[in-house]
Amino acid sequence: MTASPTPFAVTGSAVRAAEEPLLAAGQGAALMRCAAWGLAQHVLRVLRGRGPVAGATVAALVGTGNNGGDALWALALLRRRGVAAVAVPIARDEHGAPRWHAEGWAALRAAGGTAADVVPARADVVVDGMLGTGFRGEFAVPDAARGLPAGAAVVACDVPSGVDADTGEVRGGGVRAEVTVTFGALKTGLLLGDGADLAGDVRLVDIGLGPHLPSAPPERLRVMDGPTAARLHPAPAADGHKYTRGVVGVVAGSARYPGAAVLSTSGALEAGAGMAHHAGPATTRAAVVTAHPEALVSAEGPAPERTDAWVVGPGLDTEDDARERFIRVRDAVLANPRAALVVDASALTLVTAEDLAALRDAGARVVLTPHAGEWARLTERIPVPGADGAGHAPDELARLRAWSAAHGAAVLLKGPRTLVVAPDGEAWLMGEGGPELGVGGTGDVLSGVLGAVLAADAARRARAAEEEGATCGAGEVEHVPTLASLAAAAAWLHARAGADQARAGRMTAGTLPAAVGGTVARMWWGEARGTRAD
Ligand SMILES: NC(=O)C1=CN([C@@H]2O[C@H](COP(=O)(O)OP(=O)(O)OC[C@H]3O[C@@H](n4cnc5c(N)ncnc54)[C@H](OP(=O)(O)O)[C@@H]3O)[C@@H](O)[C@H]2O)[C@@H](O)CC1
Ligand SMILES: Nc1ncnc2c1ncn2[C@@H]1O[C@H](COP(=O)(O)OP(=O)(O)O)[C@@H](O)[C@H]1O
Repeated sequence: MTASPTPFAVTGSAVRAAEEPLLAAGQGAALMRCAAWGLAQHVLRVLRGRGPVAGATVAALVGTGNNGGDALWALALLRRRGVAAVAVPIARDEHGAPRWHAEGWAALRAAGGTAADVVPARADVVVDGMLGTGFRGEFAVPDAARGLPAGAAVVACDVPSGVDADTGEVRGGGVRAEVTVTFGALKTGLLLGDGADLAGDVRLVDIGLGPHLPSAPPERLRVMDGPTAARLHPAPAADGHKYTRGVVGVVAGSARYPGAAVLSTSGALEAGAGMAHHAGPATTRAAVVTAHPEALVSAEGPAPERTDAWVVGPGLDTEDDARERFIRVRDAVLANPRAALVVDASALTLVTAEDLAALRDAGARVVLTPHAGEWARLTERIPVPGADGAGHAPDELARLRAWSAAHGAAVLLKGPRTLVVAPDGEAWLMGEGGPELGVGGTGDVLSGVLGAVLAADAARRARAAEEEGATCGAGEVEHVPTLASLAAAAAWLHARAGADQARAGRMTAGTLPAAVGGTVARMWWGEARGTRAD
């Protein structure tokens, strides 16, 4: 089986660095033609979706650099397909002549294109070729780019103007595109923050930069998808049993929040854990066994040496004995650092920098799973190194990486675009799922799913260590299952399950674990055996 490569994004700066050897070898013009050809193909696709291509009008807002050059060359190609091609310069010299890519304009003029001061009202498509990876500072949207024809589709060349291709920040104004055609590699700035909101559908055009792109963090942001998640959470081996599939300890819930214990334990069981053992007070133990007769329950939880992953935090009542419960889990992991640890919800207010340091020193694999509010509170207590006190540098990925590196724990920042970072800078984006997940309790389910995915990995590692020569105990794991990748895979399964159950007309966190079961079963055994969420 050939594995499809995991998608990834790199910073705009990394793409510029990748271009350098090719530019030095005199291939700049060829790269630009390649980019322009790809841009023209995508504009043609948009035009075909609207009607006949011949006779349509495409206008481009053209900046002074190579981004504008791409747009001019693309207009020239479109002109040859019978399109009326109009270039609108956004900068002029002191004599009033447009400041733009001279060869690109010569090619467009030779093809019969024209220049204009404003975008014609009849334009079907407006290409944003003002600024690409060369954008720095703030962008003051020029008059020519304001009040674009309402019916025109905006197609951004490489990056919507005003978006920082490294971080997704928009300082000043930014262009909102329906489609962004980006060259050489996905840019991180198109997947994060405001950049992701402005970019619309992102289409990648290969211009042959592959061998020159960075292969490691910090420039690379990997994007979790189904095939990658399936490789990271493979079907159990034929001879697998409950211990090889992983034991999850779930320390969650309280008399005040009993449901959280059920949701988290359910998430672990439905994601395929060999066993889930809930530790909590009598109320939550009763609730968990009622929902799941197969779950083990006790006041203390499973024996540390038999546990592959711990989940601590959902629904702990912080006024109760929550810190003691947290400490018991911390100490169990310190006693057996082979077990992974998920720190969620209330535990995010209980964990200290000293706890994290002890866990890091023991070599434990720890993932914290805050949503945006919990992340803000966590970083008030345990600050991001180098943060300026205001604490809110807009480059969230950089802050996450700095925090994770300083404290030796991975962070999974939940939200519409979930980000996972590890202490070595490895970073994943998980963009699956949508607002159907934005209901109370879905995060509790995720904590259990994550526990199960990490437990399965820990159990495979333990088995591989026992069976000399084996690389893993189950399935074919082609990707190195790093902590961050496993966490992103768990988030993907959870989000896909949310989408699956929404399609089936179910909306609550209570039904989400069953949908997780259906999603995982389909992934492992195909449609025939995985029909539960349908
Ligand atoms: N390299 C290659 O061969 C290939 C590159 N490719 C393409 O080139 C693009 C990168 O091109 P680039 O380096 O020319 O930068 P680009 O984005 O056009 O902007 C530079 C201009 O913008 C200006 N400017 C900057 N900030 C500004 C601001 N805040 N507000 C206003 N203006 C501002 C700045 O003006 P200055 O301030 O320097 O006078 C400068 O003139 C890349 O995204 C891709 O599309 C592909 O064709 C593949 C081959
Ligand atoms: N608009 C959204 N799009 C995609 N995912 C979302 C959205 N809103 C919330 N989520 C997801 O829903 C879950 C909510 O988790 P959390 O806030 O911890 O819930 P709770 O504490 O109620 O269990 C997270 O996995 C988050 O990524």
